[in-house]
Amino acid sequence: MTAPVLEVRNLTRDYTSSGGFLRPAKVVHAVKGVNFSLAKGRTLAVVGESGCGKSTLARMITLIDPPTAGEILIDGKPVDAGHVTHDMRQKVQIVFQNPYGSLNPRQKIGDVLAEPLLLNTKMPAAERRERAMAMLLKVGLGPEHFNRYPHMFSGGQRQRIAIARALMLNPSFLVLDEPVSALDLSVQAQILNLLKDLQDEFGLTYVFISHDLSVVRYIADEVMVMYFGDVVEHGSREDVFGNPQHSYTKTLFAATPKSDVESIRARIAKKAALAS
Ligand SMILES: Nc1ncnc2c1ncn2[C@@H]1O[C@H](COP(=O)(O)OP(=O)(O)OP(=O)(O)O)[C@@H](O)[C@H]1O
Repeated sequence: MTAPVLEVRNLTRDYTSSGGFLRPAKVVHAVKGVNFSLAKGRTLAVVGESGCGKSTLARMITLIDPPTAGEILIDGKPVDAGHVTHDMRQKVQIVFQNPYGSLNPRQKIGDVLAEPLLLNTKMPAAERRERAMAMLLKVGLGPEHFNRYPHMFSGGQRQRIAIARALMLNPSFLVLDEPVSALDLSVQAQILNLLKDLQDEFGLTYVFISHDLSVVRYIADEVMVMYFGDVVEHGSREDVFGNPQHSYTKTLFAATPKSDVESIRARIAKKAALAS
């Protein structure tokens, strides 16, 4: 049996604020003993209100922040949090809500895409260029975009560039941290559609962090609901949406009226169909 692409065991992260005069140090239990495993080609959505620990979880599984306790296994191999190897780091990529901040304004998009290959492989320049161009086309941009600068693109196009760059080194999985939250609904649909197409073509594995239930319902295979650092529910999309068990999940869903979810979902699906 193949190992899950990503497995976390008892993953925990505490933050300690330094105290002050008459103010004791305070510990925030941001993520409390989370367990899950994710098979290749699947999408796990992590949902919950602001402050529930989604970003902290994302930072741990992208190996940006070490856990306070617990274990992360990528492709069946345990990560040594105190000594994350270069190879291990390459296996995980993250796409943020607003990719503009991470794009060098003076770097042409072709170079943005080729850079991971330049930094991490001994590939000749001509091949790097060829791969960058191929990826540009895969994410729905054209050859004419290769020599343009980041400011010349729309928000949706920049998100395509961020996805393309994240895929240049064939990562084991992608963490998508609110990747469509800053986009218009029609553009959201195009990006979600693109993510689905890339997943089908390359067997990609996604951890999709979102507070938007309509988006989650559209993209996820599995849904994990977090509440104050705990996972209170984890199951298939059908089970979690169709028959939520935990009172918090029910409250969360009730806060977004079903008719809204359905109508937003229908609009996303329609736009996605038009965009394809
Ligand atoms: N660097 C930090 N130092 C101290 N506390 C932190 C730090 N980062 C996060 N926290 C706390 O940990 C808890 C979880 O925060 P986190 O950002 O992971 O939640 P979130 O669900 O991603 O929220 P949001 O959607 O608003 O980003 C919160 O109580 C937050 O205040």
